[in-house]
Amino acid sequence: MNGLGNQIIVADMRGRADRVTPAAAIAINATDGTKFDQIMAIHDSRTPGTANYIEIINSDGSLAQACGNGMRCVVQVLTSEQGRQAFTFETMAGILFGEQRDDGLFTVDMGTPKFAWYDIPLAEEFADTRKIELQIGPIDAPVLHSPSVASMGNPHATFWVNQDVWSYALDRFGPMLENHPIFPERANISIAQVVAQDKIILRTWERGAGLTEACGTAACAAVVNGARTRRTARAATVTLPGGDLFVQWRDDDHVVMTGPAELEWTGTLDPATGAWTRAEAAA
Ligand SMILES: N[C@H](CCC[C@H](N)C(=O)O)C(=O)O
Repeated sequence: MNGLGNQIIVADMRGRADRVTPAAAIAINATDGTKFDQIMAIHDSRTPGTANYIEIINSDGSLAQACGNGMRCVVQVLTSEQGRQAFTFETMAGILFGEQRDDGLFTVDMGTPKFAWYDIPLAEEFADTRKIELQIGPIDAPVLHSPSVASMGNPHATFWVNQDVWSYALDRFGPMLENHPIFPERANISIAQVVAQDKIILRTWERGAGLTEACGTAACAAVVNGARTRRTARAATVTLPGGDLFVQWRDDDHVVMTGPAELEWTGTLDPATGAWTRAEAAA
């Protein structure tokens, strides 16, 4: 599947006691035709009132607490299986809600953002995470600097720029910043250009996955960071390389994201080894 081009594998692990292993994730990503960004593993519910526990695995085998585009793909799978309804999920980031809309798009409540340095987390105390001392490039003319940082359950740094987001070598700066010691759990790195109070252009280097066509939680982080630094309103269209997401930071502090989810093909997967087969397309 994909969520605005963010390559997602939804693995149905319901009724099973095993998990998709990091080795399986790495093996699947190593073969052409199944390169992906995240695996969304649907497990049996662990908490009353939730439909399923969702485990999120990046293509490098690391676990992620949240994945916005992936959650929309999970909702697409379950609504096509069970009919339209609102689903309640549990992830490492907490309880999330998702549903399909009349227009066929999917809305996911991604929960509330966290801004304290120890919640991002950062390796040292910062009183104001709207703008932290972090830069890259020549000391007297940094290419990227002073990001806003926030957690959407997973860590995000939003670097604000005035030029075209495509004019930055994010493939080079991304890994340096993802692995910077200021981020003890690494971080997702985004370049954001605010073009209007309700419009942000965004590119993201994802923790554990690299450059992706879209990053839902980064879009959420960009809007909350834009609003808390008075660059944007609390609701905005975020234009990513793969397309547009609509994000709203509600007055109840929940961040709600709306966008598409697309099924590409189905198959079977060995969760231990990553061996897979593709189901024959329906005749
Ligand atoms: N790479 C992210 C998880 C996936 C985020 C992204 N695919 C999204 O749609 O939110 C992390 O390790 O925090």
